[in-house]
Amino acid sequence: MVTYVKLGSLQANATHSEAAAVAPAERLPEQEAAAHGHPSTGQPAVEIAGVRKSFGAVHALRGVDLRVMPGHVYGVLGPNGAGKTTLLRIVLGLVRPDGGSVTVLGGRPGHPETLKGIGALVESPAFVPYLSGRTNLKVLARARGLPNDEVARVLQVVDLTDRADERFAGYSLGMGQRLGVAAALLGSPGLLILDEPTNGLDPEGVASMRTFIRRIGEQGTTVLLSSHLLSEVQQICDRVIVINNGRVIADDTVSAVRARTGATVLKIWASPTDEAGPVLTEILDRSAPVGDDSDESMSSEDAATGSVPEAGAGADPTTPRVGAGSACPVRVEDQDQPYWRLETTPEIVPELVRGLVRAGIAVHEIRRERPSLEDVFFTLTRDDADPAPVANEGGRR
Ligand SMILES: Nc1ncnc2c1ncn2[C@@H]1O[C@H](COP(=O)(O)OP(=O)(O)OP(=O)(O)O)[C@@H](O)[C@H]1O
Repeated sequence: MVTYVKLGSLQANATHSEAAAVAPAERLPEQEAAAHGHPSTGQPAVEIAGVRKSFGAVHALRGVDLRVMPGHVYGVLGPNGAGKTTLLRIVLGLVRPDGGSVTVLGGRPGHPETLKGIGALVESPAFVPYLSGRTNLKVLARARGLPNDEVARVLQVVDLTDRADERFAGYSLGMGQRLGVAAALLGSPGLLILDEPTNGLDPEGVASMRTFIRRIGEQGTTVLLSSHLLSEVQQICDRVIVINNGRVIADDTVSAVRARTGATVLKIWASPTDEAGPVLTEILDRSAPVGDDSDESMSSEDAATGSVPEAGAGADPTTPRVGAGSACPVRVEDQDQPYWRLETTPEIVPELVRGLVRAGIAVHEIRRERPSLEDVFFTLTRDDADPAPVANEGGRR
């Protein structure tokens, strides 16, 4: 897993520098603007161009281009080993890229001035166990010349005021994570980096984290949040960056990414339920993979009859395929009645209904839904082939 880096240690680095004593409140207007990613000018909070990073034979990042725009909450997604943490560590200045350029809040990553504008929580926070949450934060705030009011403010943001005077040793995992985010928020950073902030939290902890990360985003802070919980990202973030095999394969609004495959999720209630599955599979296998909603390969006659063009008939090879044949129906045990769930394109619905009816299966209900971020994530990462046969695992720190 990722190496733990805490805001306190990052800013402790900053306090050893010549400019360290400059607290955010004392920043010049231009420094203040830089710390917030120039929201007025629309300048990116983070700008990355052609960044590469290898660890021995492992290509962690293979040429990443990215513009993180201020005031958005970004979800950074990717399978294990995709390069998410390496990217975040490069932004924090903890890892030096082999090539390419990185600008963070208008400055160099890792530079003390740049770090003043960043709050970060990477893995579990470390605090002094026998001190209260409040005192832990006061120690950090004092080291940075911040007033005590600032401690009260961040405790409120993370809903920890009521428990702030208890010893950190008695905190639950969720409270500890919240205190970690509170520490990262000291000094109102323009950029907040959270690596797996909901890791290990129970549903209540996750929900609470979701509420205040949204709140932080609404207050104008740019947030970069990596998570394996795609449903959480869908609810918290307004933009998403998908990394796979060390490259960015999607960087867009959550809704645009969800629409990206042009796929539809179908839920089909039919009886006998068990017999419907093989029939659906057979129709999907027979059918050609089709493109998105704008697929022009369907003639008006096809559309009228609901038939799907033969394989390769006018299909655009660049269109991400959620192939009819590539999405197997999955039986879902619903409370009332089990149903079949599959991911395909809308054009195939009439063909599926006809096939089921022909096989003597009664179709009770079909629901069409937009694919979730999770559905799209699996499609994107599945369809994105590894560009080079280089081992992308092992040799971890
Ligand atoms: N310090 C290191 N030494 C050797 N290999 C490393 C090091 N850091 C990362 N890697 C490798 O680089 C690749 C990308 O790792 P990274 O931690 O960035 O992925 P990730 O997307 O954050 O994965 P996860 O979700 O599992 O944390 C992996 O193959 C990993 O083993």
